[in-house]
Amino acid sequence: MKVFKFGGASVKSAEAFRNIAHIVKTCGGDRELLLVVSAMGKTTNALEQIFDLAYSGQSFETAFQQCLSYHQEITNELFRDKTAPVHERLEHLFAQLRQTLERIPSGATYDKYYDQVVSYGELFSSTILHHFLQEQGLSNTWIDSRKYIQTDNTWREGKVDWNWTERTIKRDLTSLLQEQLVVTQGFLGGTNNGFTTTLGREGSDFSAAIFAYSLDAEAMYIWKDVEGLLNADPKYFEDTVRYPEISYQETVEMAYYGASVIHPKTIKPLANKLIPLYVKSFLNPAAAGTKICDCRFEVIAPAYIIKENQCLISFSVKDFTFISEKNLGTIFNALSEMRLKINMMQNSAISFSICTDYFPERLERLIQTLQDQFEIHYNTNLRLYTIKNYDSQSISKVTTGKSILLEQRTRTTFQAVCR
Ligand SMILES: Nc1ncnc2c1ncn2[C@@H]1O[C@H](COP(=O)(O)OP(=O)(O)O)[C@@H](O)[C@H]1O
Ligand SMILES: N[C@@H](CC(=O)OP(=O)(O)O)C(=O)O
Repeated sequence: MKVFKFGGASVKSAEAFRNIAHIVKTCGGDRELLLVVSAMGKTTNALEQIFDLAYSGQSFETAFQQCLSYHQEITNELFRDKTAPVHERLEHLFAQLRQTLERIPSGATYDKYYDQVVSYGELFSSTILHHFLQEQGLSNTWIDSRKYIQTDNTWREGKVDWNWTERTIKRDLTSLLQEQLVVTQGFLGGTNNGFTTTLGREGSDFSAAIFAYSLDAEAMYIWKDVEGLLNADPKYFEDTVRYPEISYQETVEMAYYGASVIHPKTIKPLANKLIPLYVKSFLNPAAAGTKICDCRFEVIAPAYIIKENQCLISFSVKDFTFISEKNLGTIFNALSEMRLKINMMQNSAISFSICTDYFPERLERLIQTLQDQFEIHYNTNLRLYTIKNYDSQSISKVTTGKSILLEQRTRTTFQAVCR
């Protein structure tokens, strides 16, 4: 069997849904297929805004109506029959969402209720896809991924219980897949007491990998608006090169450094079972794309990765003693508690610098926790550039004309935090 994952761009319009049906028909092979789908277009961002308004006690009506209209317009275009069951189903889901928003208790844990709300994006899209494929003669079962991917209650980044998840998916889906297509949601998991969790923004690739791993898939495909895995994001660079084939290791590093085309957690489960991952273009499904597998390459074009919205924080000891392992331990513990991930770090005699994604509220709490022990300074609005397999030409390509705040290089990787 195979797993196909369709992201937000693959379901952003009625036309895009029709294209999925075309891809399933033409590339689905013997159709032992599990389809994992993300929320439509930018719905997750819209739901984040709606949730913020509701959580802070403000009216969410206008944003809610916009989100509803967007889904209804596409559904109306796909299903001319006003009595088609999809319309009622969608209405019901939006009514449930409204109820969830209206019943956020005061003092509720932000992240927990975020998950209960933002998860609706994938419920909407997968419901529409299920009904649409059905109408196209592609018989399929809709399943609720929250009942298959079990996580702990680390809200917004649920940690997967792999044994339970693999066992349950294998037990319930293996024979079902022999009968028909299965449609499910990316990004979502569930706790053992019935709460929804999410797996981290852009986590649908990871969901697909969890299903592929659990079902010992022969391959997983992620359908994107690019021709494959490129050596740079074409939104930032011209003259990009497609990698026809690339190793799990190179890919996991690119994803780790921020190549947003693949969620960083996607590769490990696939590599563990040597399941090849194909990055393919939904605009040109017949084209080769990129195969990510257990292969080795001697020379590979430099890969450029940009991470936006970075924050550079420096911690200095206050009494001119050196930064010790104990100091570092204190800083690392606080970072882990605030769920701030280090994208780059550098140590000097009396100060320690880190580059992280900028989360104002988490940074504020970090400063409050550590300000008695350290002098803390930070800069925001920065970009982290990473070049894998760099040479002098590639370095000048990204750094010329920029002010570099922190720079580091290993034998294979160059990184610079720039303004
Ligand atoms: N190295 C890269 N190769 C290809 N695309 C990349 C790369 N780095 C970043 N991207 C960006 O990733 C986008 C596709 O990923 P994404 O937006 O997450 O898709 P989806 O949400 O539809 O799954 C592309 O449009 C491209 O701008
Ligand atoms: N919809 C979620 C999960 C996801 O993976 O989306 P996409 O496949 O469109 O990146 C998000 O936007 O974070």
